[in-house]
Amino acid sequence: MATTTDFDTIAAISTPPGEGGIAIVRISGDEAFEVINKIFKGKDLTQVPSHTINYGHIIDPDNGSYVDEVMVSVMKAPKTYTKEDVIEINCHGGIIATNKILQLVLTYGARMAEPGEFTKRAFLNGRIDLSQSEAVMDLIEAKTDRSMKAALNQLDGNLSSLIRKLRQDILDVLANVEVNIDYPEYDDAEVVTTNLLSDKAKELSIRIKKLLDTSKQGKVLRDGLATSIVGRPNVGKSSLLNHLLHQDKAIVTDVPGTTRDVLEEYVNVRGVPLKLVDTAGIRETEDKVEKIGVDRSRKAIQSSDLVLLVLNASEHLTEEDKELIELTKNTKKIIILNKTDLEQKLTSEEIKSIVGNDESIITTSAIKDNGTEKLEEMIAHLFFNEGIESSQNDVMVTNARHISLLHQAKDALASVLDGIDAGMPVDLVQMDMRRCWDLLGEITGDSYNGELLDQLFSQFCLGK
Ligand SMILES: Nc1nc2c(c(=O)[nH]1)N(C=O)[C@@H](CNc1ccc(C(=O)N[C@@H](CCC(=O)O)C(=O)O)cc1)CN2
Ligand SMILES: Nc1nc2c(ncn2[C@@H]2O[C@H](COP(=O)(O)OP(=O)(O)OP(=O)(O)O)[C@@H](O)[C@H]2O)c(=O)[nH]1
Ligand SMILES: [Mg+2]
Repeated sequence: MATTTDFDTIAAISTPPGEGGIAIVRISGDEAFEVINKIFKGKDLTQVPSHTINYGHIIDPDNGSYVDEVMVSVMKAPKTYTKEDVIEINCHGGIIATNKILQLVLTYGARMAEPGEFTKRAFLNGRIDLSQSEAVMDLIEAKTDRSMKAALNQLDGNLSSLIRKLRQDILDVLANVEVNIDYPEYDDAEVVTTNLLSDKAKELSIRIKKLLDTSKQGKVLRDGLATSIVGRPNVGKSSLLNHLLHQDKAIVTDVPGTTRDVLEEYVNVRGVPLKLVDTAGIRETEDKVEKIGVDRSRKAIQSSDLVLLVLNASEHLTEEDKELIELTKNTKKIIILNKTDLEQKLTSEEIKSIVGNDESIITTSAIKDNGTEKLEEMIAHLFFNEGIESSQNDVMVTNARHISLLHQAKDALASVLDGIDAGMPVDLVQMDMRRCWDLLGEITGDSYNGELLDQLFSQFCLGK
């Protein structure tokens, strides 16, 4: 692994682009002090104590002119975000001044940071592991309080320590097996060894399964629950979306076919982050634009975790409604009988007789704002009745990469057991155990490759 001294000095604007009260230009690396000394007029920053903020001016050394009045935070290695020398220039949050300062920093010795590169250094320099780095990003992108808690928990290293413990246990058993092979105490060393491996494989498998059990809810917390609102034209889909958003985002008219495109919004429903998709009403149509929308709706259903199927209670069930019920047969859904303020021609009982008693059905009036509370409750209940409250402080697996690695690790353990059953030689069985160890190591980044790092960190914000 590269040491800190091999890294050049990087810089970026760490605050969002645009005008703001204050903006921060961040510098990290061996030459951070050299760079700032060339462009800062005030105290000698190499002489001030670490973790202080210092008043002064940024000047353009070319002509000595003032660029901005600033506060400069000084953080000396190794107790910093990157474990390198870190300088943060807090300047006035205008676009021109901020960019001018970044330009000066780049001219006088730093290079532009790549997205996520500060956090990548925190990882490469050993302050945090890979799953903690990923948690930094999750924290920034968190959509509800609960998502944030899950990310913070991961940033604290709680997932990491569970994974480390698993890996240590694997190493222990492998070491034990090694000893038994090299210095068999008994004649039946082979049996003792396979028993050891098989007991451990079973036990580890249970622990990994427990982690995976949290992943369904965990993934929803991190990525949002893909939810699409479907129904034939004019039943009130967009009205419902607006209610859930508590704002008028989608266009609502009495013209069937108003929504032409798919509209996507995040909404926090009692702690469940929904990625809500309003679709064009599904019906066969000759209109070209609308036809594309209809195809998209079909696709939306296929890629949804949850479908809100809206029906018009003031009309009898149509062929199109029946087709939609059929189309969403195997999807988790809530059937919404809307327009209950009008004279009712369609009842919950009638729907039940078609879809069965197990489906969730509610009645609403989007126009009178009746029933949205009930709907929110139902959505929260559907996904969090399995005890998320109690697991909140526990470890939760939220990340698709981690989930996939845990599945592979569990498969490796299954191979250990299969191998033993099939009477395979211990050294072959051992390899599967070792593979499990490697796979778990990819979660924490104890084993990683450059490609994975590039791919992960490139998704980060600039300046993070
Ligand atoms: N101005 C500013 N605000 C910020 C950050 C930052 O880098 N700069 N952070 C960046 O994302 C977050 C805070 N996270 C941080 C995490 C670790 C360390 C750090 O220096 N850790 C050292 C020393 C800790 C100590 O003094 O005890 C360490 O762990 O060794 C700093 C910030 C949010 N706010
Ligand atoms: N009476 C009554 N009218 C409603 C209700 N919900 C929606 N509407 C009206 O029905 C019409 C259609 O509503 P939209 O929300 O645009 O329906 P949509 O399903 O999005 O329609 P498309 O985008 O065309 O598929 C509008 O005039 C709404 O005001 C309701 O509960 N009761
Ligand atoms: Mg609409």
